[in-house]
Amino acid sequence: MTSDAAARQPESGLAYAIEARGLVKRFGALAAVDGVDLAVRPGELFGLLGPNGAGKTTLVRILTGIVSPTSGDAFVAGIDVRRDPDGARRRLGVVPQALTSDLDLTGYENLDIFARFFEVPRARRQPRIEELLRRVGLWERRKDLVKTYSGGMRRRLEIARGLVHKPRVLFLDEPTIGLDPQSRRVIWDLLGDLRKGDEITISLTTHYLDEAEALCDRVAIVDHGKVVALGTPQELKALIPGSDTLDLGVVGPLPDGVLDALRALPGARSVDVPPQGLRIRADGGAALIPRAIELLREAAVEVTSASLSRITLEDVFIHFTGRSLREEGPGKAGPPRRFT
Ligand SMILES: Nc1ncnc2c1ncn2[C@@H]1O[C@H](COP(=O)(O)OP(=O)(O)OP(=O)(O)O)[C@@H](O)[C@H]1O
Repeated sequence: MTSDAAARQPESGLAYAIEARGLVKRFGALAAVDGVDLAVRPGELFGLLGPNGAGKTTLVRILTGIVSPTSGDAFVAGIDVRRDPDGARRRLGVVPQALTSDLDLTGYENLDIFARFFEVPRARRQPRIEELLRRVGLWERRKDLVKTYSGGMRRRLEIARGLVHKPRVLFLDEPTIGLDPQSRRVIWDLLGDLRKGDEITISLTTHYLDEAEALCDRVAIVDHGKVVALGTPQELKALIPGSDTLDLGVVGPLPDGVLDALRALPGARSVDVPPQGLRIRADGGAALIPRAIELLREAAVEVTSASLSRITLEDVFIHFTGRSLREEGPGKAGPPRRFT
């Protein structure tokens, strides 16, 4: 067996839970996915970020076997999605953006239907459903019709549904869209817990950069069908020069030469004098604070305040795509897309 084949060996000793190799999907002249390579390790929570129309949904549809790529290969849990779509589907769970649970059935019945569909053996069905409903905090509401659930409860039910057959990889599409902050937090905690309990890999498509930052081990920023940046949130931020901003409140006029001396400090990229105080853009701003204060003290300049703001993932996103995610908003034109 070649090392490549071993890397994709299903289940045992899996090197990657999700792997994309040179994936391309064309719709006529448009390359919605334009040469994507990804390798997601087992147990990772991997974020897919990108503006509307960037190609995220198409990429996830290829990875989950819903559409075939024009070229390239996709593997989930070591299974070639194109060659063995049924095998891949048994190992992956999908939580679509559109809420698709049956409103006229109870929460329990919704999970039971899926458990039967995925041929969970009869003896394991009830304990599995109970375990999941308890995990998502819906066991007490299991006998209630889903139409009486709140949006957050429905979303939690659908996460449980995506897990009913114990998938190795869970694909979540905008799981907190439209939820209030408290319900979002509940989903975040749930995703955090999932990772502790099961050896599950999670792919999360989101428009919320704070969500990506809080949850994801690594993030791929997708634009025009390509991965334009990939790394941990920290790594991505470190790619932007002058990523920290140090604002210093100072009293009195600045003596000659002080600005040049500040600019010469290690890590300093620029020094400006806004209407009040000083603004230093720097790499490694925390280390710069004591040095800058010391330099100013020696120049007899009194420092009254110091605050450090770090670059956010939003800044990184704008750097790589030239757009703000919020400008575009989380909403989509047209009806929500369904995976199922
Ligand atoms: N079935 C299709 N036929 C033709 N074009 C398509 C089809 N599906 C997607 N596209 C186009 O491919 C591009 C990528 O779309 P996709 O839905 O993958 O982007 P996205 O990043 O998921 O966007 P959003 O955040 O809005 O969901 C878009 O220009 C879209 O119009």
